[in-house]
Amino acid sequence: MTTELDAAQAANRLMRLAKLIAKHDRLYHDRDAPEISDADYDALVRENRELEERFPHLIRADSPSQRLGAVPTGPLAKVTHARPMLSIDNAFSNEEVAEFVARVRRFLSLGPDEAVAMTAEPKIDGLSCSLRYEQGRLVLGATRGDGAVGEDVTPNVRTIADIPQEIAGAPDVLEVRGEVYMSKADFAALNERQEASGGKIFANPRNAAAGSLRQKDSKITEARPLRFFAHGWGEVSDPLAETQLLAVERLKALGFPVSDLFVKCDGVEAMLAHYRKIETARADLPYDIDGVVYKVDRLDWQARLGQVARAPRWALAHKFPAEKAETTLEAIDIQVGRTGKLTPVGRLKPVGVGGVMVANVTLHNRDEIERLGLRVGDRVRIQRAGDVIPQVVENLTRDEKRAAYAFPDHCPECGSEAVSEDGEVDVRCTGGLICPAQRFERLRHFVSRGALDIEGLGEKSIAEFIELGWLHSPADIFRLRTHRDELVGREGWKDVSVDKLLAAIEAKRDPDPARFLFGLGIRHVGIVTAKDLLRCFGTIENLRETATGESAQAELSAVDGVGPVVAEALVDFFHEEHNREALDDLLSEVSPKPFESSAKQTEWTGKTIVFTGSLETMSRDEAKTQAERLGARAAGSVSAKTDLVVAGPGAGSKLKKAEELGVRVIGEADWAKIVADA
Ligand SMILES: NC(=O)c1ccc[n+]([C@@H]2O[C@H](COP(=O)([O-])OP(=O)(O)OC[C@H]3O[C@@H](n4cnc5c(N)ncnc54)[C@H](O)[C@@H]3O)[C@@H](O)[C@H]2O)c1
Ligand SMILES: [Zn+2]
Repeated sequence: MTTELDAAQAANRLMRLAKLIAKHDRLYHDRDAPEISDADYDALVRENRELEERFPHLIRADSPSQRLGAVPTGPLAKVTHARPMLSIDNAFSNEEVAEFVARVRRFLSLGPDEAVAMTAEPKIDGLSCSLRYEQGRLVLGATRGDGAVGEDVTPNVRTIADIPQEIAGAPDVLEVRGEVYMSKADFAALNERQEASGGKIFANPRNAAAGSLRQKDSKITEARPLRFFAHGWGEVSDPLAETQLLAVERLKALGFPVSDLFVKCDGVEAMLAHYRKIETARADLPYDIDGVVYKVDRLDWQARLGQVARAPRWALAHKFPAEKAETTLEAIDIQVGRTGKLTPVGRLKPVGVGGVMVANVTLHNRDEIERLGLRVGDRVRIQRAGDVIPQVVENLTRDEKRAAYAFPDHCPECGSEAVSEDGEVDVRCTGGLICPAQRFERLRHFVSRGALDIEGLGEKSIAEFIELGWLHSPADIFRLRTHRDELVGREGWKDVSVDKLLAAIEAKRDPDPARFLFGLGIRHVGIVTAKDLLRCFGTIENLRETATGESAQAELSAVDGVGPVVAEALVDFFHEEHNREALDDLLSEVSPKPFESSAKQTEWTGKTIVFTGSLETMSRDEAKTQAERLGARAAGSVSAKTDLVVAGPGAGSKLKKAEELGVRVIGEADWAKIVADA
């Protein structure tokens, strides 16, 4: 794809690639939340490399070939590595492996009779970690970060059983480098537990290992089944050995786990044979691997070879190809995520891909189904590339005559309407207050610091109460007291702690209205927007009335600080009957205080006023602003909750309705007097 590019186009593309790859590096390494598959990522890196080979003068300082990983931005303390932690260059074919060996030989100017011994071992898919020992004691554990600066995870690595706290007979300073990883079985069990407790679901074992190690709270790390294996070293005060093989044996003798598939090879043939052996064993290994690492065995040669930019010249990662297979798409199911996102999952006629039976694929979103033209019954080509969840890469049928798949417009979990925001691909359930899929997240948010702030009602208790069937929607929190005696009998609960929790809940029966509104978890309604809304509407009831009224979208968008996106989210939320019922239920338990705006209090504060007919001395907008300044709210329609109607000439049905309901009606002049007197 690069052949037709001229230098200007290549420069352009290289700039784009640098930005794009940096973005995915951040998502993957720093945020532990990759958005594309490893195969797609590797393709970008490869394109970058090929372009740079053709246009070496265009290599950018910020090119992905010159840097690695991502600068850590999380809450963990930063550590500068005594020796940089490097990446490894990739190869995908046997030819590239042969070329690597030839390159090493050329660099070292070896004669035809001199052999280059190489080691070969699996490349475990985890995250690299550096362990520093001084006088035999573990003093520092660090992640790789951007290679120069990583994160201090010392308390966390101390919780990993594979990692010795003390070692005997080691050099005074020894930095052991290796991989922190999670076994396939532990990963599956962890995700099951996370699912049950409503916690984060991890995409793959690497992701789970990274997310578990990079925790501010080492108790979380301790609860996660992490493993470690050593494959190298950083700073050492005395050389460990003369060869890679002996150095690794020394690490093993010091008490570090090393790979039992580690061998020494005497040439390309032996390396490739070991690669094939590991590839065959791959599916049965208890952990994920994504390739085989070759290293020059002689350490004096490693030193001579040195490094280029981001990787040593003496090592190569021979990656496994992405595995593909063909099968039939038997059904498309919809899963609802914790924040209400509907994700389509393809159910397949089970098929073996690289030794693993695959029955499910993620289809990402509605657009992806359309892009692939997927219909139930289609033949599809799927790919598995280091990811546990495979993807559809091609639709082999593309039968336009059969009915297209209709993406649901209701949530399969709770039956609420499912909508997508303007211009967004994701479709979401709007039944936030009752949807079982969103229950944990909603309740957690409702009681969180910025919302109702109920002390002692943490994630663990919420998960426990959901499990017990005590919590369905926020109103149930205020009915927990009916379970007091049962709760006291449960493990981990003493009367004191139960009564303390119940008292904390009782104390929130008349919450601040903005915190309450924010706590409902309406999309895009943060605490500031909640205040803006209440400043205008005074009470949740008034807001709800407007949001369900005829001109809701227009009236809501007109509020200061509220735009069309927030307005749409409010309409969606209040439009959903399930939410309205849950809210009524909640309001039967709690009564939010009236909103106290910083504007002055008048007898009109919190009242609802309707303007109708034509006004002569002021515009309708001006009248509304005046009402808001008095702390009142201008509504578009008359109801029993209307406190005042200001009617000008030509007033019609609204005036009539006001009279029927007995609402006070005044003329424009009287209104002007009220404004002036206030
Ligand atoms: N999906 C995405 O968005 C995304 C983004 C960035 C990176 N990635 C993936 O991450 C990888 C690139 O990251 P990278 O630069 O860290 O390279 P890498 O992780 O592929 O290779 C280098 C690392 O391999 C590890 N390793 C495992 N076993 C080893 C062994 N036996 N000997 C030596 N080292 C061993 C080391 O920790 C080393 O840091 C690619 O596989 C890429 O697909 C994916
Ligand atoms: Zn739902």
